[in-house]
Amino acid sequence: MIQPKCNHSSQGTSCQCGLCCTKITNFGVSRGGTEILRDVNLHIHCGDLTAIIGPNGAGKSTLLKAILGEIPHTGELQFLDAKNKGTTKPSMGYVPQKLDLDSSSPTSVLDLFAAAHTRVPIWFSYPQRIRERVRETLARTQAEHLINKRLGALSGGELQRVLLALALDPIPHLLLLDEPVSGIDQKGLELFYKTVSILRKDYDLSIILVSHDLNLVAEYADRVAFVDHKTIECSGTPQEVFSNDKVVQAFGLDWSDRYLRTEKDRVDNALMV
Ligand SMILES: Nc1ncnc2c1ncn2[C@@H]1O[C@H](COP(=O)(O)OP(=O)(O)OP(=O)(O)O)[C@@H](O)[C@H]1O
Repeated sequence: MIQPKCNHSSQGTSCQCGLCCTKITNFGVSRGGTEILRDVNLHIHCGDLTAIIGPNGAGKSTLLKAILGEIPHTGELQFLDAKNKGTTKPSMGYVPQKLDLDSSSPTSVLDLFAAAHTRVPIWFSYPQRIRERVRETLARTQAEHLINKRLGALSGGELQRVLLALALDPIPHLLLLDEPVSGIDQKGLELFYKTVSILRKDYDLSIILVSHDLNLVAEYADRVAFVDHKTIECSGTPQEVFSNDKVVQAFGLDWSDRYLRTEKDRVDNALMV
């Protein structure tokens, strides 16, 4: 059985923060002389799925890229390690929103993993132990049957599952996911959220997911951060965030009302049992 990294509970405020978490402090990003993000502060607890929501162009993907170190930022990023009782830079896995692939390329899923983890040239045949390791890694995201498929022949959903498996090898402190906005249908998106949700429990992972699907966020996220006006306007449990006036204004009263009524029914039903 996989042992959790710390005693953290993912139930909102009961989390014992400081045991094992990632801290983003005073992040700021400017590109081409324009300020895109400022004063971003966020605590990502291990075992929690934190969804980043916000209007188009608010800076959600920029925040992920800054955390990754792909673009420069001000401020600090720290991982508080329960085991070593110290702070380090977190190790990170990343799944981008999209990948521009040459659909006619002969590169297979196995080639992709082998290129990431070995120095074996792709025109050599891979040792059995490499195949086994790749198959095991792909099994984490129910993608082992795709091992010999060409990357260009994968559907949007299949590619996401392959990239998710790649981001989990080795298991990182922090997993960053940019939800695809095209090339994946609703069923594929739901499967992606379900898989991510199971992984966070099994590996006690800290996950940041940039999302455009509020219904799936409401169903699967432990915490939500709302990005607008260049910063995090509010964060908390889905219930706290979806009842916040700024969020209601951004996404419309109808949606928020419907969510809060469904949530109230769910809690009432649970209390009656
Ligand atoms: N390389 C760049 N140079 C200058 N401005 C940029 C650059 N990349 C992004 N931006 C600007 O930064 C802002 C935030 O973009 P970003 O892609 O992070 O938003 P987003 O919230 O992820 O949007 P969406 O929901 O549409 O994916 C936008 O106004 C965008 O035009």
